[in-house]
Amino acid sequence: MTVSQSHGWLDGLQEAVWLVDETSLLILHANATAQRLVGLPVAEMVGTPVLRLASTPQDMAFWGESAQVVADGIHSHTSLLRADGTLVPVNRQVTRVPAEVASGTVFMLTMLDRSVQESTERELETLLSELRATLDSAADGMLVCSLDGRVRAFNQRLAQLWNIPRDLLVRRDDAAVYAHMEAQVENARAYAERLAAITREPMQESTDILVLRNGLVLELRTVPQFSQGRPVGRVYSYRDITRQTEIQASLRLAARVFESSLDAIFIADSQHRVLRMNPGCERLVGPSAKSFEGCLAASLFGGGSDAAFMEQVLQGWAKEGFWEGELWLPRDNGTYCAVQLSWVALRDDEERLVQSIGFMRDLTLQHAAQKRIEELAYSDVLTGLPNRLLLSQRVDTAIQGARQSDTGFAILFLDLDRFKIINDSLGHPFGDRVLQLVAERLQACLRQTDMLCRLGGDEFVIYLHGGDAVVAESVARRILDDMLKPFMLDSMGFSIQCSIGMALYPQDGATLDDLIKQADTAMYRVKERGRGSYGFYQPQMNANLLSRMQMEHAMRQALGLDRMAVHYQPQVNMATGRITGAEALIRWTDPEFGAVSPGQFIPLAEESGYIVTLGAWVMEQAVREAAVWMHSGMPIMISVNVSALEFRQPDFVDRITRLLAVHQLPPTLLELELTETILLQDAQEMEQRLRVLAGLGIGLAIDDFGTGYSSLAYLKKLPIHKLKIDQSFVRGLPDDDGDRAIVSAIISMGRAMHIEVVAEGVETETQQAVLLQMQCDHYQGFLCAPGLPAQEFRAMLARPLPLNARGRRSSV
Ligand SMILES: Nc1nc2c(ncn2[C@@H]2O[C@@H]3COP(=O)(O)O[C@H]4[C@@H](O)[C@H](n5cnc6c(=O)[nH]c(N)nc65)O[C@@H]4COP(=O)(O)O[C@H]3[C@H]2O)c(=O)[nH]1
Repeated sequence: MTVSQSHGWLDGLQEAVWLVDETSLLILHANATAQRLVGLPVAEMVGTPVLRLASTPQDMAFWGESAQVVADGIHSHTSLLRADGTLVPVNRQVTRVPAEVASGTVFMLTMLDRSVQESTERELETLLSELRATLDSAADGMLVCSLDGRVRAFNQRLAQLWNIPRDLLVRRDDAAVYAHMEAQVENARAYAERLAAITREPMQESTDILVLRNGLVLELRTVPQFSQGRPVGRVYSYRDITRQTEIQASLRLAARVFESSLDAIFIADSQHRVLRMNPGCERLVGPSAKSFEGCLAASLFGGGSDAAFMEQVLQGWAKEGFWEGELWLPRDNGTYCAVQLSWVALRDDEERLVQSIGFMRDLTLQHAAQKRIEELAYSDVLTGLPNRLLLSQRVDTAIQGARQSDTGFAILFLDLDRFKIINDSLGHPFGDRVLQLVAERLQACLRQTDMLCRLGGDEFVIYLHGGDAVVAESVARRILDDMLKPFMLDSMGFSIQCSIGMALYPQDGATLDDLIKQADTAMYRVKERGRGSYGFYQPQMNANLLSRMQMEHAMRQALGLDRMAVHYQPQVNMATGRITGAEALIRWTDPEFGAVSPGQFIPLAEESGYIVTLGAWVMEQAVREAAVWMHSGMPIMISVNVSALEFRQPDFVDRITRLLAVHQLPPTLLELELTETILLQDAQEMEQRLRVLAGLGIGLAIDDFGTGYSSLAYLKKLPIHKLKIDQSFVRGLPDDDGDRAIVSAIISMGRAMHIEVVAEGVETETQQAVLLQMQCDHYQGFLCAPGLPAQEFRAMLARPLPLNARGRRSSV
């Protein structure tokens, strides 16, 4: 029996089978499966050494071993060399055929083709590694756990997101991994509780947001994992939504800003149509604002079809990315509101316009503030009149125009006469209101084309448009007339006189400064001549102004240089001819100016305030001199002039009281001569001061009576002892009927009110006689004596009274 004949049953096997002779290692038999596997007919295989079909070094080595080793058998994977030279993976088993089955020692080599199995395994491996790679390349961190929580799989992203150390992963210590993860979460406790809850519900799907300590925000999604329809575990996926959260937060913030912005904001699409408007738009425009949505944004400004406007905006966007400008925005209530529009273009990465945002800011308040600033810059706060700056702009324009048209204009400089006295005696607030009234009245005298400006204090400048000398003069007259009409303030009536100087362009100056200077000079000239009038600038006037300034300087030096003196002019009793008193009169003799009249320098001193020093000095001289008279047995009254500013000094009464005490002069021998202006004040304080002085026994006389505006009723209220009739009325006696009437009325009034009357400036015996007839109490004048130096006056006092003349001192 051949081996093949006796082993035909082997052909039915799935495995390829070779029977191999132990000694020769020749193939004794091969079954049909081996024929298919090797690709050789059985007949060709039989007798072939088994090594011919071995392909690997291991096989060579195996068959080279002793028969005993081979007989022990082997079960291994190897490759078989096919007839076509290719290798087939096989599962090989070698066993010794039991002796009862085969004669001689035979090995049975069975080989099962593993090609299909190996290729399936390879595919599986590939699939697995692909899955692995997919997991690792996932954007989310993945964690797969069994139902009992054991970690079955995770990806690199998980380790990255949770910052899981490498060694922890390698260790595969699940508890440590979980602990690490828990420690990363900001609210670890809540996280742990949540995980426990999820684990308790194997079928549940859920989404949670986790905030890690390092600032990451993760979205945790977890779903059950099924195998054959049954839950076998759970998949956790962690997505980094930090950026997304930030974006959402900033979007929410932007929305809040949009909604709550005080500015009006609109968003337009690429076609410039309004997409959205914030509540600020409604506040600005009114309820109709919403109706603009869908319309061209430019139509908000009434310019929907205004291509030029949009063209400008587009140019701005192209150049700078935004357009900015002021526009008028029509509102629902029919008004227009100025707005500052900042319109910004929004572009995508390709620089295409996607949207635009317009910010509108209401400029109403800003405009009002601006207007106010301009008003303040160009106007006088007290009167609201233009100030010098505005006037200079106006005059500059006029000068330019005048050069071309060969025309001119006039500048008037106006100063209120004795305004300082109003201020000093009635107080600054009162003075300010007077200035306001004056401004109104002056304005009413001018045309629209003229300009009235207040320079400061009581100085005004008027620009007369196209005005020549004739026009300037007529305006000046009108002003003077108008100003004389009584003013009413706090139920007090008064009139104001002013002096006006005039300069003409171009003959008197080429600039406003020059013209003002010349008009000012002209005004001073008017004042020097007696105020209340007007005059044109004449070139020699500047010299006068200079001498005025020099005079003021010299006056201030004079006291210290002993150039001032006090003279005394007697006051005589009309009936007895006795000297009953004397008026102290200041005298100044200057080496340069000669004897300067008080009428010249007292107003200067009053304007500059120096009168306080001067007056105090005169008062001291006078009181000292009166004390000398008294102590030498001739106690007569000393009368001292007091200016308004002196009288207003807070320490005035104290100073006089001290002076009287120092020189031991009884108050009854001192008389203060006050002008009507001082008395005109209704300020309680001044009235109070008069009462204190009168209470001390000091006499109070009203100087220059008849020239002011004091009302009789008012005078009655005050403790006045004496009225001094102004010499301008005495001068006209006895011939001027008007003067006679006035003098007579004053004397009668004095008698009726028990106030003594003194006539001033009596120069002739006729005047004296008339006054005596009128029953005037006293007189003062050259008829008796002018103001005399102290020594001369003392000598005169000492002379006995001649008997021949009643009421007249014939010795003088
Ligand atoms: N034509 C003429 N004039 C006569 C005659 N009798 C007196 N006079 C002048 O008339 C002025 C009288 O003084 P007043 O009315 O108080 O007017 C004074 C007074 O208001 C002021 N004054 C003089 N001294 C002082 C002073 O010490 N203090 C103050 N505040 N003012 C003074 O200056 C003014 C002028 O003073 P004076 O030039 O000294 O002028 C004095 C005096 O010299 C006369 O018969 N004919």
